[in-house]
Formats: sequence, structure tokens, C-alpha cells
Amino acid sequence: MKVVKELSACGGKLIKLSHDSISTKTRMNVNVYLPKQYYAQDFPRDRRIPTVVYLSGLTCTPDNASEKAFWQFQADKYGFAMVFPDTSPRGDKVANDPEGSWDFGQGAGFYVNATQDPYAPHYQMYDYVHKELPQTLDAHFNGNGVAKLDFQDDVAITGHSMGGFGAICGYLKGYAERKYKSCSAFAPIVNPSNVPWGQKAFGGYLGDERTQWQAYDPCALIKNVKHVNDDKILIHVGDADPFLEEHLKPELLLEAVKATSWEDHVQVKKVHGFDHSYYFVSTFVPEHAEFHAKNLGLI
Ligand SMILES: N[C@@H](CCC(=O)N[C@@H](CSC=O)C(=O)NCC(=O)O)C(=O)O
Repeated sequence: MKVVKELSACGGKLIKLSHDSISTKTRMNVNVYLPKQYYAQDFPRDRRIPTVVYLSGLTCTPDNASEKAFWQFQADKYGFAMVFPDTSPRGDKVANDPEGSWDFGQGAGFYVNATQDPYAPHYQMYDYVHKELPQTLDAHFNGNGVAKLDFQDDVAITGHSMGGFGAICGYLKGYAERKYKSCSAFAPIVNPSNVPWGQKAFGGYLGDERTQWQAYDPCALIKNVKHVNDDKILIHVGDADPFLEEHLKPELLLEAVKATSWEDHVQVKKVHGFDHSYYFVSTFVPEHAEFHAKNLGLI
């Protein structure tokens, strides 16, 4: 892993990194925010700083949320690190949308492991985000005998739109092993099998056999995952979001959990006047930060 740039931000630092990924077989960029606690002289040697992973939406790089979501203030307030991965493999050798559209291909990896050519060789974003990246960050930041950051145990996950889908999907798939301690989402695609963005992505990456799609679709996954304790999934969506009716459809997740162990444990907050932009995301980041801080035992 190579440090490309270190930028002072709030009380800590935004570290821009790049590395060769085994999963995607490409060079991947990732941003990590280390909060002020990381740099404090008196930070207890027996404690680790937990992590919140933020998965971005279509067209994004690690920079969109780093620059526009204002997570850094919240990370300092509660004492967690942030990880902002990229949204797909990139490069001349990486297959792209044949029509050059922005909702598939580079910038739109959908956080699944593609099985179909020509996407399968590089589009392995599920393994990259949920397996390889935490291990790689752990080795980079904690490999010097001082393990101050926790990328693998006390970890929360969140995301926006395509990334909201990726967060809920990863949380549910890893739920039995408590991979993530907390999950939230901003304007997520909750039922990709039944909306155009998801159908295009799943068809392209996973093929026409719809049973393969169920392995990643939150509305299918949640029916087969047994809810425990008082875990909740927190979701915000704006009622002025232009993608709400066609692509997001949060009500489908509420329908899916009816009469399951998750009933009453998925909270969808529809907020008046907000659209799909980072003006919406950044407004509700403080509420999501507090939610994750509680679930990570920081407050
Ligand atoms: N380029 C598109 C708009 C694409 C868009 O709105 N992308 C969202 C995520 S959508 C779902 O995954 C986003 O986060 N964009 C980046 C940003 O900084 O806002 C168009 O031209 O309409």
C-alpha cells in the first residue's frame, strides 16, 4: 500500500492510499480518515479505534464523500476512523458499459463479485470491500507492532444509493459472524432485482439467471437472516429524490421484513424536501454517526 497524499482535515488527517488489489487485479484507490484521537499522545495503548466504512454511489471515487459528506467532524467527535473505498476497478483493461452509460461498469461496480465475461476478471468488488481491503488496511496501519486501528472487528458500514445497497447487502451477508456491528444507509437501492439500476447491474455482472441475484439482494437476504439483540438498520431517504420511485423504493424493504425477525428493526426515515445529493447526505451524517458510535460502544 502506498500513501499518495496526507491532508490535514478537522483534527486528524485524510490519508489517500493506493494499492494493487488481488481481487480486482487493478490498482485501487482508497481514502482513510484518521481522527484526532489517533494522534493524541495519551491515547490508551490497549484500545483500538473502530472504523466506519462508507460505500459511495454510482460515478463516485473515494473523494466524493471525503470532500462533501463531512464525516470527519463526526469521526473526531466520537473517535472512529473512516474508510472510503472506490466504487469499481478502473483502467484501460477493465471492461466498461458498452453504451458508455454512468450506471454500469467503471464507477458502478455494485459491490458484487461478477461471474460474467467480460466483467468477471476485474469486477470482484464484494471480495475487495468486505475481505481484501480490511486485511490490507490492517497490515498497512497496524503492521508496525502498534495496533491502534480496528479494520476487522469493531467495524460499522454505511453508504449512499448503490453504496447503500452495498452496505446493507454486506451487513446481512456477514450478519451471522457479526462482521459489521452496525449498518445504515442514505437513499439505498434496497431491491436491486426489481429496479432498473439493479437489473442492469445484476444482469451484466451476474447473468440472466435471477436466482443468482438473490444472493446479493437485501430484500431476499433479510428473510433468511435471523435478527438478534436490538440491532437496527437506519435508513434516510429524501422525498424529493428523483430516483426514489424508480430505483430506490425503500418501502420494498419494509414489506420484505413483514412477519420476519427483522420486522420493526428496519427504520426508514423519509425526510421532506431532500434530494439525492450530498446536501442530503451531509445533513444526516451526524445522525448516522451517532447511531454507529452507539453501536460501536463509543457512547
Ligand atoms: N452523473 C449522474 C448523476 C449520478 C449521481 O447522482 N450519482 C450519485 C450516486 S447515484 C446512486 O448510486 C452520486 O453520489 N454522485 C456523486 C456526487 O458527488 O454527487 C447524472 O449526470 O445525472
